[in-house]
Amino acid sequence: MKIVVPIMPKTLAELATIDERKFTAVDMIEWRADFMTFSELEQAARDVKIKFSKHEIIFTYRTEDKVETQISATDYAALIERFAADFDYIDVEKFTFPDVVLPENAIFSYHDFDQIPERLPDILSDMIAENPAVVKFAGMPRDFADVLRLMQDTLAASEKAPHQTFVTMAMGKIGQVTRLMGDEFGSSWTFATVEAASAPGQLSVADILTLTKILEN
Ligand SMILES: O=C1C[C@@](O)(C(=O)O)C[C@@H](O)[C@@H]1O
Repeated sequence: MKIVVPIMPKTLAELATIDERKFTAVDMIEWRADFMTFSELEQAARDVKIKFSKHEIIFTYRTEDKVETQISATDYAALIERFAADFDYIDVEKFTFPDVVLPENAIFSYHDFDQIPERLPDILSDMIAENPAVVKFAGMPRDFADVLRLMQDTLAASEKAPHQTFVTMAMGKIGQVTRLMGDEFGSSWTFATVEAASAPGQLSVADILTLTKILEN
């Protein structure tokens, strides 16, 4: 399981203060560009790539979780087109913006902040059908049965589509097991924290490393 750590700087100055030495044990950086103003994105993209030149980097502009970042379909498509080739992966909210053409390195990304939907198997199938580099789903479980269902549905999807990379997680405290046991149920990356969390239930990188080591033995 690869460890991905989100960074969420609000300004160029804040980006400059991030200490990249804290990220040595991390496989991938997710730059959450949605915390910054549009006018700073060009410069920030250059700075992020210099600062994390040794890491794979995901470009993410998240609109699903806050009203302030809900942008027009045209602006969103322009953003994806502008930044796709500059980063190793680019997060695309294809269900929200169905007209966006998925770049080769697209993470087809979908969040449900209320539930783990009953129709998750169909959702995963619809995502696989678009042939993205990565299928990513994050949902909010209401009980542990929901967490088990997410793991089971991911396992079934990964067995049906063995060449597809999946990243799935149940958010919140009861979902934390999904952030540790991805290898067992077909999820290839785990999102973890070095400083601030970008979603509820994320564990620290140090905890992930300790706990996955224990679980492996
Ligand atoms: O999609 C995801 C997963 C995530 O929501 C999580 O639950 O860890 C964190 C986000 O930063 C990332 O874009």
